[in-house]
Amino acid sequence: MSNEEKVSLLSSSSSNPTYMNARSSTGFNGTYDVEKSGGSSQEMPPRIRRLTSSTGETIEPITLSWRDINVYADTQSKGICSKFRSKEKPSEKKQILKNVNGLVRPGTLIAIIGASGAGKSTLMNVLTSRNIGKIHVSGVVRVNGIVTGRNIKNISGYVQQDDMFYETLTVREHLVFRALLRMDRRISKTGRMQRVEEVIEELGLEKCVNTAIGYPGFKKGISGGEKKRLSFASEILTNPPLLFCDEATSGLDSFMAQSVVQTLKTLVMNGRTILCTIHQPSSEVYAMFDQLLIMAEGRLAYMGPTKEALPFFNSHGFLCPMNFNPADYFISTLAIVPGRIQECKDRVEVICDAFNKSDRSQIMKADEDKLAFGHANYTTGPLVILTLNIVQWYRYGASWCRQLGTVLWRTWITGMRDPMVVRIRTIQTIIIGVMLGLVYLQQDYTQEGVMNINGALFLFLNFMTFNSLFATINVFPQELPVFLREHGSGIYRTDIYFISKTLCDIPTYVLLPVIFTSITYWMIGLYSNGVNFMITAGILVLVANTAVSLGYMVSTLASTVGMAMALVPPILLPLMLFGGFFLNNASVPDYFIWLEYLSWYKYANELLIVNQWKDVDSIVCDTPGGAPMGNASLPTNGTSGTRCFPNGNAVIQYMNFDSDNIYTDIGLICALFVGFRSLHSFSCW
Ligand SMILES: Nc1ncnc2c1ncn2[C@@H]1O[C@H](COP(=O)(O)OP(=O)(O)OP(=O)(O)O)[C@@H](O)[C@H]1O
Repeated sequence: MSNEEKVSLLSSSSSNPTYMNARSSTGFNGTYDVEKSGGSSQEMPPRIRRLTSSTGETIEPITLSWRDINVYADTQSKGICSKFRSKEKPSEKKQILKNVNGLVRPGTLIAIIGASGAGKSTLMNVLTSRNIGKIHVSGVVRVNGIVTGRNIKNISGYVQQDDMFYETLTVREHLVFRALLRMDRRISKTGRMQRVEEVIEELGLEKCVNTAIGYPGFKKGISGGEKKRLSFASEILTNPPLLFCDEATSGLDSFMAQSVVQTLKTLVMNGRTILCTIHQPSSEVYAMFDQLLIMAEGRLAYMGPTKEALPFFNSHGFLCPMNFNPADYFISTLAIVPGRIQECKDRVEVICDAFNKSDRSQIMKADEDKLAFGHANYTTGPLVILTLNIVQWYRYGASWCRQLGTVLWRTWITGMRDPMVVRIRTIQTIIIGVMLGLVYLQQDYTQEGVMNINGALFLFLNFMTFNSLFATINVFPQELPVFLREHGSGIYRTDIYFISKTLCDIPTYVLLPVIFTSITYWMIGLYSNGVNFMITAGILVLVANTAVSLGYMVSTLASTVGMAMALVPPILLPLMLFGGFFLNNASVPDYFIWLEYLSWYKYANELLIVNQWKDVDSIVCDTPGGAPMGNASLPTNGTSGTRCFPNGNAVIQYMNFDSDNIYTDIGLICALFVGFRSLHSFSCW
């Protein structure tokens, strides 16, 4: 971003009425009532009783509290041997969070700071109920006094540290996609589009609204700050009253960081509750936070108004030097320095114990008890959502059909925006087709021709398989993180993603086999009949799509492209071997028969051979002095006495194929196509 852009952004953030007046903010341009909270000596922002969004939804502001959060992690990695090992030596548990309490009122922007390894991300994960699969958590998280579990996802947004987008989409397209899938089902399409425009304005994204998001180093797109604001925009489309941000300013320069926090400040003014982990905030950014939560060694070192943090540290003998950034001071005071570990740990103990005993901590706990007492009978479940009067009843914001339509739209346009890949693959198919056509140019129906044609048909299968499989093998490791995040956020179902991918792949994997067959079929001089040509093209389409399915399955099983590549040869080789070309079907050992059934090579080879030879009435026997391929089972040619294929049926029989199997073969290839796709979908579930 240029300096002028930065300046204009800053000035827009101060001159834009959105930034200045919460009432005029587009997200909540209805009404809200404000009353001063009372009954507690905790310094609190104005408590907002009720918010009405422009879409007419009533949203109750959120007070988030958590009590006695303890988190443990196994220090031993779990492996195959862990069961045996654990009998001798029970797995040790490392305590990551120790009795952490907290309470955040609506309309508060709170920064979570601390040295590296202090437990900030772990606390965030516990509060958001995300990524907690491998840790043991005890304690309760409450929303407006009600114990909540995974339901917190339905009422909160989570802006994660690393932004993940489809880089070819524009800012507006990305937001439209999210609006169509995430917003409440009862909101009309017009309402959703209106909300998109509101959010664009609210987050100052007007300037880049039609710019592709891009990917650093590959495709130039919007700036880092704009990307971060786009992440916020994606999350606030649904007007969540609670927003979590992990490392909101990481990777941004101080100007951009300030601009992003200013944006958060605006959102808070609208009554939201925002928790934000932050690394090394500048003094200006630090001062913008209403409250501060300082973590140290998994404990709470301070939680309260930002401006009272320094006096608290001062009162316990920790004086921040003049002109020192307070955040830097807190972090360095609470950091564990190698070589002075015990001394640092003792200091952390002193500060954390002092805060635990402080009036502020006691009042916070009392406030939390008061809130919890009012809802003592409520536990986690849909009730939480009902009580909060937040209208998200469904696991997914959109119906199955809307999910399919929207994901299909995005998959299609992202594919179309990358025409280079399609172009290269088409040119590659034409070149290989012409090369094969020239190598096998105009084969005659002779004994040599039989061998050449059968070889060419098997090469067709190989080319279709390799071309399709390697084109898809890298797709999933690349898309997996975005898919997991979007699916995890309840944007769309797993099957929707795969159906969309399958449907969008169809044109490519129909067109390429048809182009390939159109070139090679006539150049080689295969059985000269339009119907047989179309059958060959159809078989290759089936093979290409089955290989794509296997490619997707392998790419799902592998976590990296390299691993996927390494898995392909051992999977493909047996399938190829039992295809009936390298090894006669009658020679397959009994213990490998099952592999033969998994080989689309076998079915497709049988189909291609039968299609090619079944109507060939005579093959010239021109091999002097012996049987072609040395096979004594072939009939003898009357005139020369040599053993030859007299007609196409002899070729079919010689290869142990059967023309009665064609429907079974087609059915089995289709079954493999569906089977691989299903396994692929299940492995992602
Ligand atoms: N699943 C886990 N298994 C073992 N240890 C873990 C696990 N998760 C976190 N930890 C440990 O807990 C401590 C706190 O980790 P956490 O990621 O919460 O720190 P953080 O404050 O976010 O650090 P940073 O600022 O560097 O991201 C670290 O020592 C980390 O190694």
